[in-house]
Amino acid sequence: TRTSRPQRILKAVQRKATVGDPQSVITAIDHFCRHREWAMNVGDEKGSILDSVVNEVSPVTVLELGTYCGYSTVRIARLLPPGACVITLEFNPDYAAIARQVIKWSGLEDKVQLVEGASGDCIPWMKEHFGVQAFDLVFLDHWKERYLPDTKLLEECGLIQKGTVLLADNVICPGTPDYLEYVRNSPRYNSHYYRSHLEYTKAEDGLEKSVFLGY
Ligand SMILES: CCCNc1ncnc2c1ncn2[C@@H]1O[C@H](/C=C/CNC(=O)c2cc(-c3ccc(F)cc3)cc(O)c2O)[C@H](C)[C@H]1O
Ligand SMILES: [Mg+2]
Repeated sequence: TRTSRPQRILKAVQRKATVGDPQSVITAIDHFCRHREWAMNVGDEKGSILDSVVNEVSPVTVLELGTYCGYSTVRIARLLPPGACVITLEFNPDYAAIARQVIKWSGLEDKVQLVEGASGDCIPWMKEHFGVQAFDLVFLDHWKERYLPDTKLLEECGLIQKGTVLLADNVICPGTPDYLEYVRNSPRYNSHYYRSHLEYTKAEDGLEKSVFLGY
């Protein structure tokens, strides 16, 4: 096909959503992915759980691993108060370009810092480059086999401190078994599974919320 799926998602936003209205951007993407083409956005059902965790944590600094089209970036950023921001990492330049336009359309660029690069390369620079002390909330939604190594890297870099909340998508489908085993068995995390469904389907999936208890 001539265009990519993310390009068709952006088109749907530009056709259906109102500039500066994040909820209309979310609704446009969900409608397109439910009725036209499935895509791996966190979606509306798991997205509501994401919203409730963001509201509960009321984070000042959020890290998102895996921007894709920016759907969850917009969901998170729309709930942040002035002065708070989400740093989102995306290493595919084509997806990053689409996400920038989706985020711009929603009018939330002041609350978002999209960093084009791989998590393994960017995380070690977070303190020095972005002045981050520690993250209040981390949303993991990138390659599933990278959840655990990147969590360990965040710990080593001192970016996870007492009270930091990790929220992981897809812990059932496609699944992140090694990550789940780690956060559920580690004495340093308090974990809870939010049962839900794979975006836009009836298949089971869920989010795992893990609170770091400190060393
Ligand atoms: C160096 C790499 C690590 N560092 C990285 N650093 C920066 N960016 C990274 C890194 N690794 C990946 N990314 C980016 O994040 C995105 C990747 C997202 C991946 N998401 C899934 O695979 C998934 C699958 C299904 C699914 C379920 C059922 C099905 F039947 C089919 C599919 C559902 C879901 O909700 C899913 O989130 C993006 C595409 C990719 O460029
Ligand atoms: Mg996902």
